Amino acid sequence: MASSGPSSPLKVCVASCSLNQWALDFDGNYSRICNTIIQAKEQGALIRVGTELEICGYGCYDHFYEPDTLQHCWQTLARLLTNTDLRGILVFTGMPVMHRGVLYNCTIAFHDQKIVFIRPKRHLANELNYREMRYFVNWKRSRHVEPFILPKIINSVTRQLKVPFGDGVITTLDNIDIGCETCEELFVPHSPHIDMSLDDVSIFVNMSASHHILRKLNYRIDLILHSMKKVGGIYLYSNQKGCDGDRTYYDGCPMIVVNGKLASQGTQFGLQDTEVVTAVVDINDVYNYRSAVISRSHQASAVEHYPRINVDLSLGGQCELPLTPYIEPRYHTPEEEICYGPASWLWDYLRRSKMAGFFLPLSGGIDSASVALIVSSMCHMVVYAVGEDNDNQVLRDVRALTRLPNYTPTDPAELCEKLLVTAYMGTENSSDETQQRAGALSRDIGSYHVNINIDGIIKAILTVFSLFSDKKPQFKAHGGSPVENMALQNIQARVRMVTGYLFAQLINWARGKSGSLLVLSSANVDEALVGYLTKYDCSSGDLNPIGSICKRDLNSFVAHSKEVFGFPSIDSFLTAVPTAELEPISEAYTQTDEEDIGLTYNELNDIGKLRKIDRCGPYFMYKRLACMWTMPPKELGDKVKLFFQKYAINRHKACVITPAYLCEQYCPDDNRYDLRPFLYNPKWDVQFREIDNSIKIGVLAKQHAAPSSSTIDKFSKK
Ligand SMILES: Nc1ncnc2c1ncn2[C@@H]1O[C@H](COP(=O)(O)OP(=O)(O)OC[C@H]2O[C@@H]([n+]3cccc(C(=O)O)c3)[C@H](O)[C@@H]2O)[C@@H](O)[C@H]1O
Ligand SMILES: Nc1ncnc2c1ncn2[C@@H]1O[C@H](COP(=O)(O)OP(=O)(O)OP(=O)(O)O)[C@@H](O)[C@H]1O
Ligand SMILES: NC(=O)CC[C@H](N)C(=O)O
Repeated sequence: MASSGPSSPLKVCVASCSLNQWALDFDGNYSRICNTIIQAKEQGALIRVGTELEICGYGCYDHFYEPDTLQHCWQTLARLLTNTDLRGILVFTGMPVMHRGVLYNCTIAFHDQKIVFIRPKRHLANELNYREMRYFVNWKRSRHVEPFILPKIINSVTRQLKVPFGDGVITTLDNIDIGCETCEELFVPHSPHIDMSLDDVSIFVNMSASHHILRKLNYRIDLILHSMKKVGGIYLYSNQKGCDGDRTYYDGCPMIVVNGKLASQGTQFGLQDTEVVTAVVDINDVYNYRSAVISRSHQASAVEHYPRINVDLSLGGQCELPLTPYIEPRYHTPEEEICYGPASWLWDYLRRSKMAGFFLPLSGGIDSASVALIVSSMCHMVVYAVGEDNDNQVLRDVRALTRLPNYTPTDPAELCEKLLVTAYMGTENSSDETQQRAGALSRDIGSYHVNINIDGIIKAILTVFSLFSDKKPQFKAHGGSPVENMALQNIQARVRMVTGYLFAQLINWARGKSGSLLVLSSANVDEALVGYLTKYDCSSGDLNPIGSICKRDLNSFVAHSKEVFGFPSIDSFLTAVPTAELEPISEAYTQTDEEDIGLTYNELNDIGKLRKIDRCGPYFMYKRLACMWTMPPKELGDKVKLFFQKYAINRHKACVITPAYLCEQYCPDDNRYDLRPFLYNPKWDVQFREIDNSIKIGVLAKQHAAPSSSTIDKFSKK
């Protein structure tokens, strides 16, 4: 805004969006972009902000190297520029652009079938699941704009030979300045909006691809509100939505913020492909807000200016709509996030994979119960989307998946029966309690449930072994050695996996239906970290919705589900002790997870966070835990050592871990987020020696610090 002083309201309607883009789905991405632009126009908006790299989809990964990707992006952009329905609004879209042989992650602004400006991202995202520096270079020339020679395909559509490219801002006919930043640039300490705000930019657009992590939305909203509170301005935040063909779920929630107050907020989860939020804002509010802070004006008077790029558009003075009132931000609790995030991800994955539903081995324990509840939540969301939201796309998808062209889902349990098969696979070591719990839960949620006894298969495999050896392995309880005991457990666990895949492929055929099922697995993050699972057993599947969620959060989620869904069987899961049921149960012995591991799930949760988020190796883990846990130093040292030994021995399991929904920063998935060696020396000689030294020093210091009996006597006498 070229601010010359206070004046009457300068109203404008602006729009930000979420789009369920899919890597390389150029046609689908194109139509979702068009939908949002048209929706924004219908709501009276003059600016529409899309999501990061929305033309090709954010998650193209190594496809960004391919010339095909760039070519199809230009072709799609050309389609957008030729579409006359998209005239009359300033559109911000995103795609990779090669400039002078270097690839940039760019925001492209177009208006009335002409490209206005291309702005390369200046600060790239490169941590956890983000790898932008692998493909893109960040634009390094601050406040520098240069000509970009357009490819022929655009040239022939827009009749433009070149357009401005670089670090500039757009100025409208009525002197309102618009600046861009892209996703990560909001998160860095020196965000571009800070300098732009001092140079009189009043509207900021942020095109994002930001994925769901439990409790992250609170941080994102805080960041936007506080940033705009500090600098003043109108912030249009757009974010991708959906699974994008990967393990992450981009959690939408587009927002419009004015001077630190929220004017509009979209939904974080849900099944709709596009969402547009609009707000009518007063640009003069920004001027008034800023000019009230004289120290800011002093800084602004010294600032170096950004190059301005003109757009043939006036923003102010045409809007008849009332100003949008401010609202309070809405957040989900972590339990709700587990209920809706993985469910939305599963739906996206299922409809895109075109499989006929899910198969879940249901053990009667809390982990597989959580997965069953997440699928049930998905069914509730589908029924809601079809019934309440009249979402035709969801209806088309559900009809295609169920292979029932006239079906309209109205009952989540009935839908669950069509999309989810659960199976209890018992052995002689299984208990009635777990079998009954599994059955009761399946009845509550409505899944098609089967009870399978796998003892015969296990016996047959052991018979094959006995053909080569006259030795017969025994459980520990029957006098067997540790290796026999473990082998007998692992064979049960592995047979479940093979049986599960057989049923996933054939059960619909047996029921007179068509299509095969995706196999869901349900190992939680704590088990994965310490390797407390049999490699290639039922913890392996096609997808794991809870693979980055800890036991503690899963317990709260299951308790929360009881309130939301009211399933009576849930109580019995909450009080059950986690057990693998792979060893014979006797009066004297019942196998439990925590005893097997030697660490409690709560302890594993602390350890997991320290290892990954706080980047602790054994010694620093010990030092940090000494401040967190109250236990004797020796016991603490032993726990840390036990964890690192198990972790080192079992790390190879993280390389083949089932693709899991990523919603925790401490996820140990070796494939994408937690890149580590998988052949360790589990003795950790130097590291453990350092812990031992620390224990010794701690004990000595305690001895020195502890008052001697004579000192105590002296004081007590006083
Ligand atoms: N460095 C290395 N690199 C690559 N692969 C390596 C390896 N070291 C062993 N291996 C392979 O891994 C195998 C050992 O792993 P694995 O077969 O899984 O067997 P293992 O880890 O020895 O035993 C399974 C563990 O999971 C526990 N469990 C089982 C079932 C259910 C549950 C539960 O969650 O309730 C827990 C069980 O109590 C035990 O602690 C070796 O036989 C070898 O094939
Ligand atoms: N009796 C069973 N019937 C069906 N599936 C089973 C059975 N036992 C185990 N599984 C499957 O194998 C997975 C791993 O088994 P494990 O004994 O490690 O369970 P867990 O990780 O403790 O999970 P849960 O809390 O669901 O029992 C389970 O999550 C479940 O999907
Ligand atoms: N695409 C991005 O730049 C995302 C980065 C950012 N740290 C986020 O998680 O939201």
